[in-house]
Amino acid sequence: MSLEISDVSLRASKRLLIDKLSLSVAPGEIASIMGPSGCGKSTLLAWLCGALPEGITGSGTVMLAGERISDRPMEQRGIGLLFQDDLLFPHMNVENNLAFGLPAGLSRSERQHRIQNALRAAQLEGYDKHAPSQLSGGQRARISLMRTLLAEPKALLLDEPFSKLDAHLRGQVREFVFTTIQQRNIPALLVTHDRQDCPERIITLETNDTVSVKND
Ligand SMILES: Nc1ncnc2c1ncn2[C@@H]1O[C@H](COP(=O)(O)OP(=O)(O)OP(=O)(O)O)[C@@H](O)[C@H]1O
Repeated sequence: MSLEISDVSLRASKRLLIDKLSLSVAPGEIASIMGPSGCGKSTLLAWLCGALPEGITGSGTVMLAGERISDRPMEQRGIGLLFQDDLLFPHMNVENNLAFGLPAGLSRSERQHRIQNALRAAQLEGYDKHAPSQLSGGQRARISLMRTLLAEPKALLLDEPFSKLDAHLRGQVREFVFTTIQQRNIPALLVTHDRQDCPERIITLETNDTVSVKND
């Protein structure tokens, strides 16, 4: 179930942000994307999900688990997202926040079963009825990841998911997220400014239209 990106070019008006980038991410691999502010990291993730903002154009092909997904609408791509803000609904308890990630059409007992499994995986059994405001930043980050994974994405895109956590939590959450991705065996692309976040391969985007792929 690998993620294969071929010949991606992205333009903002007349400016070329990314020029024919190709890369492949293996199942369970976390490839990091680094580069200066404004070079197009978040735009690349937006393009991969099929959610380019107005004013940006893109071309290229994305294959996920052997299927071409670049022509599909966003909700049919099978891609999960995690951001620096946890985006949990503050007025919903943890259980309902998790339920929001579930696919449609499951029986009540199957929904409960999956939610309990997610709580166990997040090491937060018994927190079903808590409000997000009653959780620590690290606990919220773990619930956010689980909510994303409950939709059973075939790939995960992470846009600076640890940047708002303090140093102590950051290491713990990072380890939790990386271990979970490896256990699920799905490919992941991680945008970050922090080299310490990068577990494996680093893809460096540069502003002068060049892209280099390094193995650190
Ligand atoms: N809707 C838009 N229309 C035109 N230009 C845009 C639009 N959205 C972003 N841009 C430009 O595209 C470029 C890339 O933005 P992007 O957010 O992808 O950069 P980034 O590498 O993620 O930066 P940072 O590290 O600061 O988050 C920037 O120069 C930005 O001004």
